[in-house]
Amino acid sequence: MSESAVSLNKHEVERLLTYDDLIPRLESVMGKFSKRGSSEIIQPVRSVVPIDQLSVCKHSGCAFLGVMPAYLPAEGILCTKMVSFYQREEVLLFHPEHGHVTAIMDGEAITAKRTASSISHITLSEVLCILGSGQQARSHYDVFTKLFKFKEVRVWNRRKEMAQRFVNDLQGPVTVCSSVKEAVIGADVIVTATGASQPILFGEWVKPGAHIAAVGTCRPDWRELDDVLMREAVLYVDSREGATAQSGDIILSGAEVFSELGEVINGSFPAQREKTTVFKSLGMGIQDAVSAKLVLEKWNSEH
Ligand SMILES: NC(=O)C1=CN([C@@H]2O[C@H](COP(=O)(O)OP(=O)(O)OC[C@H]3O[C@@H](n4cnc5c(N)ncnc54)[C@H](O)[C@@H]3O)[C@@H](O)[C@H]2O)C=CC1
Ligand SMILES: O=C(O)C1=NCCCC1
Repeated sequence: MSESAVSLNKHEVERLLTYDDLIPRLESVMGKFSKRGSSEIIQPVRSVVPIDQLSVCKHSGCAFLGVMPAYLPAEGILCTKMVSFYQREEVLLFHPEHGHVTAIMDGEAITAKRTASSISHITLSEVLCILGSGQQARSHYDVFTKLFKFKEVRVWNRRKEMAQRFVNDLQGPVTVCSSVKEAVIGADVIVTATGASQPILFGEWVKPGAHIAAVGTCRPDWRELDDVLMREAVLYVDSREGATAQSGDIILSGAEVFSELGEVINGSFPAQREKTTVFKSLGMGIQDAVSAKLVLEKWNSEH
């Protein structure tokens, strides 16, 4: 007899999922994932159905239905995230033995927090630059400024008033920049978290030795970064299979992947912090799965 599923909204998920719990959990699962061949972690590449009919999507080509399953038998986790039109997201946890749904939770807070928590490539730095001012921009601002003391933070958005609104919501000082170039010149850490489909960040503007967290553009024909940057930087990804199948920045530039972040975490590849590095993240089902498990455990401990 299955119990009824727990249903958690965005506010609840946000409250229950803390970065202090999440970051070590994500590092551990990404390190294990990158060892491959382990029956401990089963995660196919995200399945994507593009929705490009104008009658369905006002912005042709922007919408898709994505399914991100993951199975971690040793941890009793069977999970899938569904990313639907306009990035509405739900995460479902299943009972791994009986198959019924044990929890349905809002996926937005999980996606925002787990994506921003891949911080192994970031080092002590002075200037942080964020391109974009949406959810991912905000979660990256929160984690990066929580973990590192920047002397200066800059933000750029294609609509300046949105960047200003983003800044008005924050406690610390942030400069709103009028152009990408102005925002990135001299920056040590650059987060690209936009919905751009053409390059907005050009290698010629990037300070040698800078670290780029390239979060946006998750389709094979979309770009945020130009060829110069993609080919000259040392390139890290979350999953080689996902990145080489779905990242336009990688496919269209022909850039070579140096290693997965998990391979840096588990010590098989170096971080090369002295060089210019790009971490191209596409997002992984295992990140959602361990996040959802943490949320459910916290909720269970309160009830
Ligand atoms: N790597 C990962 O795991 C994840 C990646 N993403 C991607 O990150 C990006 C941002 O996602 P959210 O913050 O959730 O979205 P959002 O809708 O909250 O914010 C999107 C931001 O991109 C800007 N933007 C949209 N079109 C643009 C364009 N053509 N040129 C420049 N800026 C543009 C908007 O002004 C806004 O600041 C998206 O590309 C999304 O697909 C989202 C979730 C997870
Ligand atoms: O990992 C995710 O979740 C997503 N990645 C790319 C864009 C949509 C959501």
